[in-house]
Amino acid sequence: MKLSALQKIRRNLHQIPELGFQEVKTQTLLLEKIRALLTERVEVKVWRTGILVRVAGTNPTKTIGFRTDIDGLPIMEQTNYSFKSLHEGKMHACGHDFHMTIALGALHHLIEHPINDNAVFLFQPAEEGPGGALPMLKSDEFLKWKPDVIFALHIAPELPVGTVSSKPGLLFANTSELFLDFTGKGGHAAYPHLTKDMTVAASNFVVQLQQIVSRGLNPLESAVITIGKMESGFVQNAIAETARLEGTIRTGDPNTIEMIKEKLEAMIRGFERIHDCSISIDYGSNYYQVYNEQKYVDKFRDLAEKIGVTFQEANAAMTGEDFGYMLKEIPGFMFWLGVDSPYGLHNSKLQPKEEALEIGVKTVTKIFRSF
Ligand SMILES: CC(=O)N[C@@H](CCC[C@H](N)C(=O)O)C(=O)O
Repeated sequence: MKLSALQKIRRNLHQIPELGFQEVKTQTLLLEKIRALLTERVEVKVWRTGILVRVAGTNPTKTIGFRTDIDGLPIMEQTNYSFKSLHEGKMHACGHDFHMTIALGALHHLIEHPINDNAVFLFQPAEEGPGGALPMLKSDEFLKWKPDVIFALHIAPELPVGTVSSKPGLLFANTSELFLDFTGKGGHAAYPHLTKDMTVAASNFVVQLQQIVSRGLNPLESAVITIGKMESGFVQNAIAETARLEGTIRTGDPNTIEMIKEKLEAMIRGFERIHDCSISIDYGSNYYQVYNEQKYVDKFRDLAEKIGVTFQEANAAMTGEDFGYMLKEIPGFMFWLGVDSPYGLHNSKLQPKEEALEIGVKTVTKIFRSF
């Protein structure tokens, strides 16, 4: 597929970002593109808002899977694109429009130039939340076509176009979402002694939370707790009766996340007593680490060199990816694809360079051919 065709698909997808398990228009558009490619070698299955496509190999000994995520984020786009998001308050700010386009480009290539092995393309919903990989992995549709080896990519804004990056072992962190609701006795702003101020309780909580990592963990273990959203009260002259904190916990080891949760719950019990309030906790969705198998990263490094793409050894990152669940069951790996954007992932101005689409398609098709 030419760059202009890939650009067109990417821009169409970019305009219709949808949140996890609501990817209805995205699914329709993808199905339209996939059905235009159908031959007797190709079978398509729909799973919730996702899609699975299988291309039968010419002389298969195994099935190779490629997974792409398809959901957008609840972020208000602030680019100057002429093809900006048409869905107010939603944006493909994590590059899933790129991931899907590359998958379609590679699918097109493999249909036109079949390989020996079977290829399965997984268009997976809800990577940003609540997590589509785990239920997809358990679905009958997936189990019928279960790959023997699997891989995925993610765009990397900080890497130049023409560069890919990966590493054996830990690539992405273990994650848990975090939602805390504080409830106490509100009242008039002038009578603090008659109330239990949830703005003050939640503010103290945010500050003290940071000490779980800095003082509760071995400094050689890696972990981060981020509160990305805080809400409390209704009006300037009333003491807030409720407050809500929304955040995420990330760790380099699956056991560390459990340890953090225990400390967090102990802290909650203390805060409930000190601030005479109740605090409820919800861990939302949890993702297992992305752990790459050495053998596949080694193969990938050699392959990158052969196809004229620069390979850079990656550092593990505290980003999360539910693809980790697939790698827990099926051998394989994940890699970063350089897209050179001055704004990073989850930024409302993310602007990946579209030349990277062709490099993505070339890299993915070569992986299918050589794994
Ligand atoms: C690659 C990337 O940015 N992934 C997301 C995954 C979200 C996980 C979950 N919603 C959470 O916040 O814990 C990320 O934020 O790393």
